[in-house]
Amino acid sequence: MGYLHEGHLSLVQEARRRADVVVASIYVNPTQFSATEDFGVYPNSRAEDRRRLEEAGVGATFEPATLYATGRSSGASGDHANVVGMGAPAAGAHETWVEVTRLQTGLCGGSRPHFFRGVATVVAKLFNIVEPDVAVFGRKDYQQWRVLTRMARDLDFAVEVVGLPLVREPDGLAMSSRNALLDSNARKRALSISESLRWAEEACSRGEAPGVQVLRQGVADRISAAGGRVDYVEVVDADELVPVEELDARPVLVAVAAFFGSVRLMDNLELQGS
Ligand SMILES: Nc1ncnc2c1ncn2[C@@H]1O[C@H](COP(=O)(O)OP(=O)(O)OP(=O)(O)O)[C@@H](O)[C@H]1O
Ligand SMILES: CC(C)(CO)[C@@H](O)C(=O)[O-]
Ligand code: BAL
Repeated sequence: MGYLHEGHLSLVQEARRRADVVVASIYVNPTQFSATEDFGVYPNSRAEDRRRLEEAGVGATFEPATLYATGRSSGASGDHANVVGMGAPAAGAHETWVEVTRLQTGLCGGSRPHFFRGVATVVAKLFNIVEPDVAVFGRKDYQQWRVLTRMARDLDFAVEVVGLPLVREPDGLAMSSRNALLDSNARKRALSISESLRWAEEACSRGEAPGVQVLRQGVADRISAAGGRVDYVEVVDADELVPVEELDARPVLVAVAAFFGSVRLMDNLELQGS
């Protein structure tokens, strides 16, 4: 979605290792935002993004003005209200959606019920247009990676979906384009997210075997104490994303989303199991 950082460039590097030609899309997809979310203020640095992608060896960028037909009765092309498509579509407007029905519920799908339908639909369109052999995503957006992997399998897309590790700032904050929307005070307070996950990791690695509830509450309390508004803290099976009751040999994900001011940030911790 642009406003590139080192997390994005790690995807480019891996794509270059795996393919002769790398295509990067830059597109802020309106259908994954609700009318009250930050579509209108999503950070943008298009010229700088192109420069960094070229320097990183990307062969082409794909930067569509819009990917959705808006229909006869709609306003300007690409108008958000006309394409988000939660209500009845206007005649001639886009009306086809991809849903990954179980994996898209819970975690981000709980608080953003429109989100994965928009993501799965736009990525299906990108796959059809670009026809990649390999598509590289980040595990910062862990559920998104799982949803898109399942979509590619279920709809027989001839593409290998790869998920790469989360890249952090030197102080631990998960890299995200939305970090640019934080003021310096919120930026400091937002560090509580990664610090709380480090606490959880250390508690597990010391063999304290904290219960799942203790882990969730400990993470949530640390974020709240720093002034964050917790959207969710969940401990889920790393493959199917269903909540686990206890920590055992199964790999699990501790997944977090929290608001600092109006900025929603995500982070997660992958635990390999005992
Ligand atoms: N810190 C990160 N580490 C690894 N991959 C990342 C990171 N941040 C983003 N990505 C990946 O980059 C791809 C494009 O993501 P996107 O453009 O939404 O960036 P973003 O920084 O996650 O933005 P946002 O602030 O909206 O979450 C996705 O596959 C995403 O998972
Ligand atoms: C997968 C994606 C490109 C769909 O718009 C977006 O959600 C993102 O950048 O993570
Ligand atoms: N990578 C997250 C995209 C979004 O929040 O819309």
